[in-house]
Order: sequence, then C-alpha cells, then structure tokens
Amino acid sequence: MGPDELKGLIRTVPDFPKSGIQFRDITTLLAHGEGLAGSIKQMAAIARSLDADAVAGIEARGFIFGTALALELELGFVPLRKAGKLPVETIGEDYALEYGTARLELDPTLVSDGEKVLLIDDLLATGGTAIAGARLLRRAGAVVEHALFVIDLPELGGARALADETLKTHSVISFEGH
Ligand SMILES: O=P(O)(O)OC[C@H]1O[C@H](OP(=O)(O)OP(=O)(O)O)[C@H](O)[C@@H]1O
Ligand SMILES: Nc1ncnc2[nH]cnc12
Repeated sequence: MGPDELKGLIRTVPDFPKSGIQFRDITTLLAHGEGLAGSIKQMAAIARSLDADAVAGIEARGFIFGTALALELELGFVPLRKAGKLPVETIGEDYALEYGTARLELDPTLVSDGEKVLLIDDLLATGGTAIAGARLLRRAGAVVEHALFVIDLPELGGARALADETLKTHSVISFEGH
C-alpha cells in the first residue's frame, strides 16, 4: 500500500482530547492488515537509507511502529518510556506536546557511545515529544540525526523545531491543515 491509501485508513476525530484538536487516530490503520504491513514497509524503505545501528521508539504509539520496524531491519529496539515505568536508574526530559505536558525517561545503559539511533514515533505535531526523545538519547551518548514518523502535521511546525535541534524529519504521510 502506498502513502495515499495508508492516509485513507487514518481516522480523524475532531475535538479530542481537547476542543480544537483534530486527532489523527492510527487505530483504524493498525487494525487493517495491509495497512499495518504497508506502513512498516514504507517506513523501512525510508529507514534503509539512513544507516542506523538501532531504533528507538516513544511510548506508547511509537512502540508499535518502532518495534515492527526494528524487526524488519533486524536492529535492536530502545524504548523511551513515559515517567515512572522503568525499574532502573534513568535520565529524563520534561516536554510539552500539542495537547499537554509529559516526561520521557531512558535507561542510558541501553545505548552505547557513538551508536547511530533512528528515532521513531507515529506522529509529529509540535515536535516537543521527539525533541525530548532525541535529547535523552544524545545525553546517553547516541548519535541521533534522523527522526521518522508515520504522520507529519506540517502546520504545527514540528519539522522546523526538529531542524533547530539538528534533527532531520522523515515521514510517510502528511496532513495539510492540522
Ligand atoms: O509532536 P508533539 O506535539 O510532541 O506530539 C506528538 C506526540 O503526541 C502523541 O503522543 P501522546 O503523548 O498522546 O501519547 P501516546 O502515544 O501514549 O498516545 C504522539 O504519539 C506523539 O508521541
Ligand atoms: N493531532 C494529533 N493527533 C494524534 N496524535 C497527536 N499527538 C499530538 N497531536 C496529535
């Protein structure tokens, strides 16, 4: 399945979780066999040119696509978890996203110095989440140059914010008009 067909499988829910947010719901894509496989194949086609040693995914939706992509590329998967979930010493970053605030945490022993890590999430909106993830991985010694998403919402300025942090944005689908 190509990007346009994949886009057609994403459900838009107005005013969730807050008034004014157009929520791009991936659950309808996940429940569709060809859609799920197609989204991973499209991500893998992009990722193969990015020369990664490992894949990192952001809880929760980034775990779904990140793990599947890591399997497809035969790379390890590094979880960036929401606060308070990891049973070991962590490093953390607080951040703001399109509709709230949160904290991501990483076990820094999961990455090694100079390891090239590809950052994965389902969706790029303001970029707050992805920037927090990249900062954590870099603090742990990883080299993070690229972030790959299923969906980009360009009007929310995420790619510009990522570029300011020297991160290149890649995505399968783009929704003009958030
Ligand atoms: O670019 P941003 O403005 O930072 O927004 C993007 C983030 O928002 C969503 O996560 P959410 O925090 O809703 O968590 P979930 O994956 O647990 O649903 C989405 O999965 C991204 O991680
Ligand atoms: N508009 C949106 N739809 C789905 N997930 C999101 N995360 C941040 N903004 C979002």
